Amino acid sequence: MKLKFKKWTEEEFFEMREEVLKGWPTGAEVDLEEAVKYHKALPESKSFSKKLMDAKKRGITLAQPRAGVALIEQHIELLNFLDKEGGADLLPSTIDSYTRQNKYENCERGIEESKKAGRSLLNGFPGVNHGVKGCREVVEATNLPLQLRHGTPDARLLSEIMIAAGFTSNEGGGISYNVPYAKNVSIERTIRDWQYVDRLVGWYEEHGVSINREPFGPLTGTLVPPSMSNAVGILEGLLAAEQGVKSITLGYGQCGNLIQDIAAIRSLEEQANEYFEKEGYKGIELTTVFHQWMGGFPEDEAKAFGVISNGASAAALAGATKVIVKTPHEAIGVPTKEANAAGIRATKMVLNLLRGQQLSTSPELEEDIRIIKAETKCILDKVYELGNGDWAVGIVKAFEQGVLDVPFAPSIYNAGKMMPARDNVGKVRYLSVGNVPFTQELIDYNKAQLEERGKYEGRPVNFQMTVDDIFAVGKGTLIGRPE
Ligand SMILES: CCC[C@H]1O[C@@H](n2cnc3c(N)ncnc32)[C@H](O)[C@@H]1O
Repeated sequence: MKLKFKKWTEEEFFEMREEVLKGWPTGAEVDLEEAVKYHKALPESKSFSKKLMDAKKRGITLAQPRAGVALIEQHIELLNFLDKEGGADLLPSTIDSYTRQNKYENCERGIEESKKAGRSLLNGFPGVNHGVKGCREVVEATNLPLQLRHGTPDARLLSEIMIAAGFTSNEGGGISYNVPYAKNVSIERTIRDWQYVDRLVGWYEEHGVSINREPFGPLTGTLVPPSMSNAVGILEGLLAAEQGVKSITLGYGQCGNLIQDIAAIRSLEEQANEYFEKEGYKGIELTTVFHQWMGGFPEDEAKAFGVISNGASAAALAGATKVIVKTPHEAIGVPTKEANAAGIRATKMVLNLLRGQQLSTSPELEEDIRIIKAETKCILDKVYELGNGDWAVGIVKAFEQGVLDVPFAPSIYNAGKMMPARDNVGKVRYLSVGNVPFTQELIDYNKAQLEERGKYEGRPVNFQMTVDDIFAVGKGTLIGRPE
């Protein structure tokens, strides 16, 4: 099928679907008509889209953890613990790494070994292997809306199974679950596979079931300049809207300077709406998600709670609809349920203290919004031009040429020419733009901010700043000052 930015016909979708459902025996459990009936029988309190829109209307920020273990019973216990002991507003099911690589045989072995060991030997929930029946046990034994969160370049079968089971939100996208997660999967392939996922959601929407889609905002979570992650988020929002998705949550990974982070969230929502309107999409319910710090964490748990709380306050002051919560075990690995719940409680405490407060505008905030929007526009205009008006084709060419370029991404399809670094107040700037098509004014603006830091630190503006910034938070500061 030739890549094009066009809604798939039902014939195109159902033709590919036959192959997709053969990927594992549990694919045979998916029956779309039955699934629609099942969703319609779920209480409204299980609808992700509804809870997000209510929060947006009330001006509150919801808290959602990440969480996933191998066996159904333990996964249910974990999720209910995060609900009852953590105060989570929304629940995840973080999917294991084997499933993300479509290695379902390995999952099968992992499930058996976890049963023998009496603990999870997978780093997440193997939704494909548990199938519609197993995932429904999770849906029916928990009380909050459920979302599958993963990092899967080919999530077609996983999405079919877990959405049919009653999950009402799905994270990911053809760029955001490829470039940061895979080494040699083509962009064209994952855009097409995620058009399938979005078309599946469009099919549910057309049959009266609202399923939320959340492109993965943070990307590599390593000094990604706000305009680069916003450009990717808006592109994945457009790809989803074209396939009939209505409930879209665009995300952003905290960078650390409060004003720039708030500007990023505000710009993301405003500019996404501009593009949705320009493309003629009606009835898009747009919300935003702020990811607490995605980089290296301090091992010391008290310091980790400082990072978590700082992220919670940035999310609240930005007016994000949702914040993704980190845990005090971030520096060591998959958290215990107690640590995970503690991260949520700390976050909820901050959200409650800041309820009703949002940072008012200021000349600095307006300037950051202007810069982020102008940079994002340069990138998106070029993507559109490269595709001759076809966003999907334009994305593929934009990566080939380094117009879209995500720092520190493993993908061989990512140019890796653009390099970021923090300026003297910790805002993430473009140290070198590579082939990102900025105006001279924007290039000079970034350079000037970085030169401020160079002068202050008495050192040249170069890649050493980037390296120092990567390790800074783990060592206890935001900016990697010279020793
Ligand atoms: C973008 C995903 C990275 C984040 O996703 C967390 N993460 C991964 N797997 C699990 C899991 N099974 N339970 C709780 N958190 C998990 C990591 O710690 C990291 O913060």
